[in-house]
Amino acid sequence: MRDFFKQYSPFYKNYILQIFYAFIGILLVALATAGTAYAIQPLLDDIFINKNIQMLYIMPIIVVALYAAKGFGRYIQAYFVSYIGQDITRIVRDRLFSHVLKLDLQFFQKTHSGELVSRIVNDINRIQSAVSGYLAEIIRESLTIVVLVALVIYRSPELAFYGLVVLPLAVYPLSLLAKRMKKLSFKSQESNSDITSSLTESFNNIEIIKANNTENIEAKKFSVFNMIFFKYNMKAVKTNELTSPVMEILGAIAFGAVIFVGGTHVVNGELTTGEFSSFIAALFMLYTPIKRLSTLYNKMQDAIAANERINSIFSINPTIISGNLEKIDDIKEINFTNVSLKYGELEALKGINLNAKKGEIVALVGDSGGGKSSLINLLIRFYDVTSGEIKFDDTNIKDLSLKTLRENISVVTQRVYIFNDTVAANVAYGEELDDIRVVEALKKAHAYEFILQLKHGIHAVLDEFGSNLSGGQRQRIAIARALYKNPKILILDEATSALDNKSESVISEVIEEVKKDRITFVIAHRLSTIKNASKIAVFKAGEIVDTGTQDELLSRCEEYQRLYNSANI
Ligand SMILES: Nc1ncnc2c1ncn2[C@@H]1O[C@H](COP(=O)(O)OP(=O)(O)OP(=O)(O)O)[C@@H](O)[C@H]1O
Repeated sequence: MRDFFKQYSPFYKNYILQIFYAFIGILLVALATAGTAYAIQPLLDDIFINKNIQMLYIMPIIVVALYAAKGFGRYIQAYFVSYIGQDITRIVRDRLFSHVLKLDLQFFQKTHSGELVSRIVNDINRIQSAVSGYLAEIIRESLTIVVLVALVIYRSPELAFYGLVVLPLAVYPLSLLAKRMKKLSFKSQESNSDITSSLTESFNNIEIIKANNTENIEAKKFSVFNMIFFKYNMKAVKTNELTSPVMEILGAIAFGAVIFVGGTHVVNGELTTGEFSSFIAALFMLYTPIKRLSTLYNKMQDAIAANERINSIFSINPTIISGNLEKIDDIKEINFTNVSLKYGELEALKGINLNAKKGEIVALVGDSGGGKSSLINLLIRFYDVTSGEIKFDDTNIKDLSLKTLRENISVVTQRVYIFNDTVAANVAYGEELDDIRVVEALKKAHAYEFILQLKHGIHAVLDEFGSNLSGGQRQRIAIARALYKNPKILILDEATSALDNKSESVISEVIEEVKKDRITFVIAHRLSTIKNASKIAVFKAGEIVDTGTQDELLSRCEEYQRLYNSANI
């Protein structure tokens, strides 16, 4: 718990004013609570026993004032404490999301998106109460305890001993319960992640689920996760709710002892009824904050478990480190020299040597799993070479900042990402929006004609999956987006695979038209897409077995002949 507050303590200095107001609220509540217990003595002794008429008028006013102070204190405390908690969680959530976005692509391939959503949404919510609400309650209850203990001792030190002796006895069972709570909280949070993961997976694959009639299977899979979550939560409830009876039974034992000893003193005339009642009231009031403190301690375990899960993500650092070069004026050629790449144990690329010049279209072909996309992954630095180097002219790509590197590369993949925004915003994604440049890019991508047919032209809003467009149209928007950046390197990774022959030939035309100012890489299974390539690299099991023009390869490369023949069957 100490580590938890140590981690969040730097935040508190931004909330000095809010803390001050909250503290005033806490103080009011603690003092008014003790004041209520104190008031019982004059109430009984002065009014009921000594029949003091003046006190009969004063006491009701005092009682109302005490409760008003308590109510007001609670209100300002609740408001300012919530403010602090909400604001800290907002900041931590922003930080966590920014941190996660900067992590390697590999991290996202290994971690389920649902799990990340769960950490960023649910786990951070769990720390919200802990950083402020629980802390304030801990302070308020502790303060109330201190004031009430002082009152109890002041009333009768001897009775105070009997009343308070059980407190240390409660520590052991309560700490056992807290330990169990932390374990259960961790499990419950993990199973909450499983639920979110299962949901995101189902919604992302809804078409496949429906097409295969697997709604019931998916619902059953989900209900298993849901049941586990339910069970952990119920176990947590069982543990948490044990705290109250434990405290109550111990409290009752102390209370019994106090009645016996205190009652004897009252009977012997050593203690007035008022004093004894005030003592009992303070003792009773004391058990509420003590019980609350122990429940709070349990609740804190949930927050601590969530925080450990959050910290485990904060502690992951990207391995793809940005270089320092912020500018690259021109790229005349790219050289891959002896490049190898391993994904764990799997050697995806071995001893790759390849040269690509400005104005060239370099095609990468080969069987599935040959390593074509891996080569592109290296160029964009989604992964780093295991050995060898990739250079733009004389510059190793690792020396460029990631921002500069990626600003100069556009990738068009088979899967087109359309955002629920206007055509213009989709084309200018990530760049400053300029309508004239948007139109230019759309024209270059042979997409302007059909965009003009839309009701609001480039300001027409596309839906998230671009489902109001055909596959070929979506792909041309993706190419327009790629060209909007005016990249020095253009990559088309299976960009035409899902298209019909007509759309494919339009896109081949586009590539031909825009090639002169850049280096273009095209990965295609359909060899018709790359017939005009300046150079074709033939991949097989992570190696380039030959490089040449279509005619050269057809005359000398067996692997290419095989690919060519199988493509033309
Ligand atoms: N992120 C990854 N983690 C682990 N292994 C990977 C990863 N990406 C690819 N691989 C493996 O590396 C090998 C090369 O894959 P790659 O995607 O580069 O082939 P490809 O030639 O582009 O195939 P395709 O034509 O099917 O897209 C394959 O065996 C693949 O399973």
